[in-house]
Amino acid sequence: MTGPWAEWDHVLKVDPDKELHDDETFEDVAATGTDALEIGGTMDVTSEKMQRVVDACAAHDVPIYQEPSNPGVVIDHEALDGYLVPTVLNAGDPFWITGAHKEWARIDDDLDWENTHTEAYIVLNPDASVATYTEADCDLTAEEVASYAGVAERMFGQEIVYLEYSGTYGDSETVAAASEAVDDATLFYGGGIHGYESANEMGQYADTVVVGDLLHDEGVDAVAETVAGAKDA
Ligand SMILES: CC(C)=CCC/C(C)=C/CC/C(C)=C/CC/C(C)=C/COP(=O)(O)OP(=O)(O)O
Ligand SMILES: O=P(O)(O)OC[C@@H](O)CO
Ligand SMILES: [Mg+2]
Repeated sequence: MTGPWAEWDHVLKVDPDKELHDDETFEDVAATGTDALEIGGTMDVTSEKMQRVVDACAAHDVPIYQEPSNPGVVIDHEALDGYLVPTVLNAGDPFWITGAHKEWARIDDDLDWENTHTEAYIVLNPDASVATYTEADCDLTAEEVASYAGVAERMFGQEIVYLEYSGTYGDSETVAAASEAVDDATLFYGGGIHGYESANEMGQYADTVVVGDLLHDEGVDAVAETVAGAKDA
């Protein structure tokens, strides 16, 4: 099975705990040309904030996926195309590998399995809140990251492998090594993308470039530059 992400060059991650830049709207967000919106963040996300953002995105013609950081923020919304649920391969606490997922399956008796997909995260910026939250071991060589990526695809059947440098620009040699290690899986790269050049560079190795903070900090014109960079790669 191959999902729609196989066609994505660019994903825009909207943090429900952060405001859009200036007076920008979700119509402006949709007009950036991104291939999909992922709604999620690590800290201070609630189901109410999730609901508000999905409501605001619903009228626009871009696929919308929720990326929950814990089972308590998952919402059911007709505008959602599905759920992209992280599993953190290098988490220090197994709760973030399979434990939260087990709890979700236990408490949700109407889980939408058909539209639920996993993202095999490898968290690589030790200063990001996601690294602290999951107690991730970020002290990995490029070879180890590539090995995790291969294991994700070959042993655990993961369709999305996500190199997560949230908040900082990553090491392109590491991304290149991970890219070599996967065959059919879609490689996501996220972290510190801030313009055409950085999106274009990481887009040479990753299948899909994820942009987050730039939307909230600089706005849609800057994001549109990253869409161009990812698409030209
Ligand atoms: C089983 C369910 C439904 C949920 C658990 C899913 C897991 C394992 C989550 C752990 C990893 C995680 C917190 C992912 C959230 C997505 C993410 C990394 C967002 C970016 O966060 P940051 O940019 O680091 O955080 P802030 O911007 O909020 O500081
Ligand atoms: O916020 P940035 O650094 O762009 O990172 C994007 C995304 O990978 C965060 O989960
Ligand atoms: Mg962030």
